[in-house]
Amino acid sequence: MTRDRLQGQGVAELIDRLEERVLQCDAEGRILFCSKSDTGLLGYKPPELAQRRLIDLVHPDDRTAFPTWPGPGSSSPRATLRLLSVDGAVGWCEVQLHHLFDLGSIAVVEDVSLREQARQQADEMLTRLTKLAAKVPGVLYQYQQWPDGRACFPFATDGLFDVYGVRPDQVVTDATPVFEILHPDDVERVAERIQASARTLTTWRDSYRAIAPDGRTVWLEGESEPEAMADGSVLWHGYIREVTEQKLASERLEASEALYRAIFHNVNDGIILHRVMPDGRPGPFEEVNDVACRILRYSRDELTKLAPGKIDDPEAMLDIAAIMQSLRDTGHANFESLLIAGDGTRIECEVSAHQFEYRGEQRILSVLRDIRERKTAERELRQALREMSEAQDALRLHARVFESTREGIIITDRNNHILTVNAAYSEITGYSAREVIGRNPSIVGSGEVDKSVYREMWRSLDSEGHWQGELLNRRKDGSVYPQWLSISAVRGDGDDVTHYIGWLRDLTREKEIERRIERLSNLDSLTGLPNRSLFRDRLEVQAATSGKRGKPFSLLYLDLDRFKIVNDSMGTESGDAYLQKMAERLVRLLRPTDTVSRLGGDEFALLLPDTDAEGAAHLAGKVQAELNRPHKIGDRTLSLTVSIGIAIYPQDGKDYQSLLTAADVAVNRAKEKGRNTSEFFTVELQDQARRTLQIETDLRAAMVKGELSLHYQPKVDLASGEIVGAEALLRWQHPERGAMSPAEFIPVAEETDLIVEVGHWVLDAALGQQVAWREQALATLPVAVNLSVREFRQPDLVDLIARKLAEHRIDPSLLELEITEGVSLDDSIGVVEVMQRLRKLGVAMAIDDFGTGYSSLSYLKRFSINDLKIDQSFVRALDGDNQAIVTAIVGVARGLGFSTTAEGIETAEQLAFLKRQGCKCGQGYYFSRPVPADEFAALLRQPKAYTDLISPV
Ligand SMILES: Nc1nc2c(ncn2[C@@H]2O[C@@H]3COP(=O)(O)O[C@H]4[C@@H](O)[C@H](n5cnc6c(=O)[nH]c(N)nc65)O[C@@H]4COP(=O)(O)O[C@H]3[C@H]2O)c(=O)[nH]1
Repeated sequence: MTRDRLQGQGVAELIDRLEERVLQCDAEGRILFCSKSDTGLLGYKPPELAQRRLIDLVHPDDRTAFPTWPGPGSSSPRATLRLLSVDGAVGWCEVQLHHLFDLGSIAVVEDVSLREQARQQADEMLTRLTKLAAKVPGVLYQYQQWPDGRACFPFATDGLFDVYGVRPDQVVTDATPVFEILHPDDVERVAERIQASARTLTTWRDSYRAIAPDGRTVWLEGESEPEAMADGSVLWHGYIREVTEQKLASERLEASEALYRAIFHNVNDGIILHRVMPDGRPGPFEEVNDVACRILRYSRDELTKLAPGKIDDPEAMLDIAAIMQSLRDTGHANFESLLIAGDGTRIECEVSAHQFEYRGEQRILSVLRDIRERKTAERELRQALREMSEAQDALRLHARVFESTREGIIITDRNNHILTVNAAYSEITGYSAREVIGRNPSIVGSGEVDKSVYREMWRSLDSEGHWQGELLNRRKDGSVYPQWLSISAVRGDGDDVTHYIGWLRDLTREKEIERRIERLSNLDSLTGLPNRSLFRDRLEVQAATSGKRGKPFSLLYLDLDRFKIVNDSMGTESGDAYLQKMAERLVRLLRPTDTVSRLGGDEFALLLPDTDAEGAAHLAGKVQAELNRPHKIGDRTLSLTVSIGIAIYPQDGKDYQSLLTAADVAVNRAKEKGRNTSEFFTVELQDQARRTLQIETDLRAAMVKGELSLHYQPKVDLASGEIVGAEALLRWQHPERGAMSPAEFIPVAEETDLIVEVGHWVLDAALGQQVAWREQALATLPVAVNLSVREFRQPDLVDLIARKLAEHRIDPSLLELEITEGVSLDDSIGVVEVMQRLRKLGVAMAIDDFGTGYSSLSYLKRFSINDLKIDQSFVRALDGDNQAIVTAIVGVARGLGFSTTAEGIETAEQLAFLKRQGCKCGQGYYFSRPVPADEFAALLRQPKAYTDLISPV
């Protein structure tokens, strides 16, 4: 036995002491000897092991790992194998095979079950840890760094690949691949930190960027504990993980926080965060934003020391309980409040409060909005709305007025484009609003209005902002109509014209009515010509126009000569027809722009625009020629002449009154000059007219002042030379002008009622003188008194005469009234009847100036007269014709039973002729001029004074 050999050499005991089992095997590996004979191997007693191959004791799964038996003198590597124990259990053993020359093959088997178990446990642990580590996000590692700069990762979990894209085995000896992928901006810092950690042996902690294999920049975060190693190196144990998401999340969070902070402080609204107190009341402010500070005018520090109750204005009378209740129930409450700011200002705020739980406590986030501007705006808006509503009411009213007014309204823009028109406008013009909007108002122009009118219109609109006047416009149907237009310029804030508003009224109907009224009131009913009043208007309009244009115009005053004869001889109807005919002729003769007017009676007036003296004279000639043409009335043909007075504007007068007076003065002059002529008004005529006026004035005074007196001219019986009567002739001793002839002032007095007063004075004077003569016991002779037309026309003439005679107690037969032939021809006053009544009274009547009028004999016959007084014009120039006339008058008078008195006898020849003709009486200078009463009394005292003058004849 080998054991024996081992023992024999004293080795066996030594072997037995070894912990390991020493087995001697034969060349086939069969066990020959086993140490530890008491315990054996794996529960096998040494004898049980004999002849067993060692490999057969190896767990079948490990047999391949069983080393090959070595050659002489060599050893196999150690192999750790599982061996099967006698009871089938597995035990771990470390097996090394040797070949010890003489001893042959020796196997040293060490029971490493415990160790292996421990190792296995450690491996399992490691496996578990590795698995766990694999589960841990990131990488667990060991990093070792030597002072000479070498570095490696002795250990790293597979996560290294995930983190750096580098496998652990790539960096076991050199850490460079890991550092190569660090972000260039961070690599230096990372290295510095590692160095610092190495120096101080303090925990390395860092976060940094790396470039991932896919090119992404990733954030890594690591922490590891350094450990100084015996060889001078430092070994770190730690982890690294990717925190890109977290980093980004944190960045996002930071950004979001910054954003929210910015929003918190920069929102337009104030934000206040505060607690809810345990008793349910709002607690002090915890956080406020800048806007809240601005609104409430407190600093952040001041505000965060306050609570809501400190800034609420009690006047707002907030129902805090209700607000808190709403917050509790619904989580929010919106209300308006009045807050007192730090500087005492009252601030109207809108508050939107939200209640929420934060970290176990109820908090309120109140959002305040300063609504003062809004409130002011609201108030203003309300006011504006009110005003707008009122304005709308007004507008509606205006619109109603606009549409319902009967006046056309047209509104244009500043460029005179029509913006709108009302219904009345359409009705008047015939154009619908659609047809005229955008167009110029001139579309209704008739073209019949002088351009100067429009020029004046725009001038007035520009300077005064208003114009009104009459225009002729044209309707859509082409008809032209008169329209009254009133335009106002509307100015905007900048004083520029923004619109024009025109009100227009159709004057068609008014014009018609006007024309009718005018016809009635302004036209002469007989001839249809403008009457005096219209003539006056036209003249004044003409004066205004001519005044502006500096042009003359003429006024012709026409008086038909002796028209009375037509009336008297043919009746008023014929007279009217004659006047109508004359009117027609005048109208035909004149231009349409001229005006022919009948002023009354047989007086016409012509207004000739733009006509100077030359034109007026020319026209006067045409008028005379035209009116002189014979005109047939009934079976008679008449031809009357006309006297014309001409006045020229402006030299003869500038208004109606002065021009008409001038023309009147001129026509009187024409008549004085013998009629059938025209006369211009002259300064002399004017002077004469003035004189006339002066006479009139002075004559009134003269009666009062005793400047009047009567002279008496004896009336002589041509047969006997006796004074048979006297003619009272008025004398006026004017204080400045001396003795004035009645021929001068009587006609003036006749133009007015002054002659009536004068007549009264004369009657009183003449009758009074008779009384005086009577009292002087002089012969009582009839006195003849002249009566003018007006005096004769007095309605109470007969009563007046009777009264005067009675007053003076004069016998009516002692009064003779002389009326001119003209008076006797005026039948309108009932001459015959008045004469009869006077005759009945006992007063004698004489016709003065006989022969100058147109008395028809049949007419004369009806008169109750005593005497015909032959006009002195026939006596003065006793040529053949006049002798014949005188003879005829005397003959007629005799035939009709009247006596005759010749006036103006100045010579014995005249006297002789008259006597021969049988003229009864005579007056004249031949016998005596009219003399004062006392001189006449002297004549009465010499009854034979004229006998001598008579007898030689
Ligand atoms: N050349 C000339 N003239 C003679 C002669 N004899 C008399 N006369 C004038 O002839 C006029 C006669 O009066 P008459 O024809 O009635 O005309 C009168 C009469 O119409 C009017 N008149 C005079 N007195 C009165 C009056 O009291 N009442 C009215 N109504 N008229 C009066 O005034 C006229 C003028 O009166 P007188 O100037 O007094 O002028 C008087 C008288 O002075 C003569 O031989 N030769």
